[in-house]
Amino acid sequence: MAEQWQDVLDHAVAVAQKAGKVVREALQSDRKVSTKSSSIDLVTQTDQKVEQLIIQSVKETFPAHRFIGEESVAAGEPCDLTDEPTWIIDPIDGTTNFFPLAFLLIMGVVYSCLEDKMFVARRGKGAFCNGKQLRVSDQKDIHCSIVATEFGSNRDGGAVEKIFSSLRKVVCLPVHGVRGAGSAAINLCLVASGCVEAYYEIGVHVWDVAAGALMVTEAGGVLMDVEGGALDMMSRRILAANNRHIAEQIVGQIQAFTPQRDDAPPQQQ
Ligand SMILES: O=P(O)(O)O[C@H]1[C@H](O)[C@@H](O)[C@H](O)[C@@H](O)[C@@H]1O
Ligand SMILES: [Mg+2]
Ligand SMILES: [Mg+2]
Repeated sequence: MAEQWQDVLDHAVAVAQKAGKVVREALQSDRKVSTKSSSIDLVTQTDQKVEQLIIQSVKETFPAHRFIGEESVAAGEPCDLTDEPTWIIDPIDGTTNFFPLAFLLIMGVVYSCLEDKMFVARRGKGAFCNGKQLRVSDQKDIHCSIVATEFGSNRDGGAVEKIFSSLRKVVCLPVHGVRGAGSAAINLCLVASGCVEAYYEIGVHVWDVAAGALMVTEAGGVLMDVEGGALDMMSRRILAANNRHIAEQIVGQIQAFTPQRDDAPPQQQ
């Protein structure tokens, strides 16, 4: 008998490849950009087209499955994570070339379609890039560590102050360097691959991080809240690191704030 959930993972990888082709083609033509929550929260027709492509394809094969999709939530669909089999989809994450998918947080797929790198993780079974097993860095010294982060799309003055202040403190620990791939999913894959020691961000959404977070734990890394407690996937805050020691030193530098949760009830007009 086929292993449980293997058909779901196979489907996720196949649909990621199909979506990657659409994104690559769109990069030659699609320049129609609209805004969502703010002037720097952008969406293109390709984001919407790719999300629909994935949802349609999954529905045909697994009609009972549910979805949390970035563009569907932006259009008013609920962001409810229940015990039902649920796909968490970010059709395009960051600079129009990354593509994360998570299924009920027991498997994750991130397809970096321009590089043709397919990252796949399954709970308890490891994380892989194009079939090669991933392992986090074994660095234990924060001063020799590279930390990834992003400014996000929040331009509220108080939040921006805290983001800069945290970054300044992290840089001055000192760390070896700071990076940002422009994509939460890829930053998490960089932690899982051992290319950076840690990644933190406040303001991300569950669809930005669900797939990459599993990549990190399956590669031997740790996840926590930016203030050091357990990670809450709906809280829009994440810290991932190669080990707890590195993570805790970063926690000490972060001036946290609390964005509206992904699963908050819709705001009254
Ligand atoms: O490109 P999207 O899917 O919107 O996700 C990015 C998010 O918009 C940014 O605010 C974050 O800084 C990135 O880490 C996300 O990947
Ligand atoms: Mg995203
Ligand atoms: Mg997106």
